[in-house]
Amino acid sequence: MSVQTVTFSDSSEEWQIYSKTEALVQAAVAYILQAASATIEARGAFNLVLAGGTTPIAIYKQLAQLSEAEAQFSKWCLFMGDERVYPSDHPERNSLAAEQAWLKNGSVPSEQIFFMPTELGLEESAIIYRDMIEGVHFDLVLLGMGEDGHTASLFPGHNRKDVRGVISETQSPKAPNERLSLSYQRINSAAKILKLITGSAKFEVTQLWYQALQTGKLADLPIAKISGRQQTLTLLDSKAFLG
Ligand SMILES: O=C(O)[C@H](O)[C@@H](O)[C@H](O)[C@H](O)COP(=O)(O)O
Repeated sequence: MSVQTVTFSDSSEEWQIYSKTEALVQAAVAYILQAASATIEARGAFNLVLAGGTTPIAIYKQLAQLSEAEAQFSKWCLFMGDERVYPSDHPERNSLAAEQAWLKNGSVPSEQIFFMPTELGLEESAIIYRDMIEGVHFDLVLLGMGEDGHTASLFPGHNRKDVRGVISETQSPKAPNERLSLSYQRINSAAKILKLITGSAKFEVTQLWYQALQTGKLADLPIAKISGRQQTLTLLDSKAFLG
């Protein structure tokens, strides 16, 4: 497996660039399992925040192959970083993708899965989810990135950095208009962040972000404004990094 590690002098971010997307997926699964095992060892449970997008689906499919002995899924609690306001069986729901790729196998007990109930509408689901995650410590947050540098449903130019819990987005530039998202503050309160960036469509924005990091600046992109308390790791495939 060919992997290149990049660190930056003025940032605690670490980037790992994989020549093949499949290798990135394997590395992400290994990282998640390692975080789960260390956290379960330390405090008996593991709180993981899932993401939408295609890269996480490949990861969920790998997790679905693992046994309780390998992963201790009975100690995992799952949350969602953002959700689109659609009925629960809509094909564009992040929760449906996670269920189909992984959770329908029942490895994580259903009472330990805390997804955003956006089928109830934006306002009500925001109230419910804010309460649901109140006081919850996130051990690891998975995040993808859109071609405009958005992550979760935090979009460029929608400055909501003062919000503590969840953000109700009503003017998403990407369908649907209405989305619910963990806020910057809530994501940044997590111990660890794993950013997953794949595909050549991400090249331009990745370059902007990379050049800013290299010159000690913070790019004006949502993905660049996210960092975990303990660790922020970004996995990229060579298509995203090199075009
Ligand atoms: O709701 C969204 O806008 C997407 O879920 C988005 O946040 C996603 O994470 C990125 O577009 C990366 O997607 P890929 O993993 O498919 O590159």
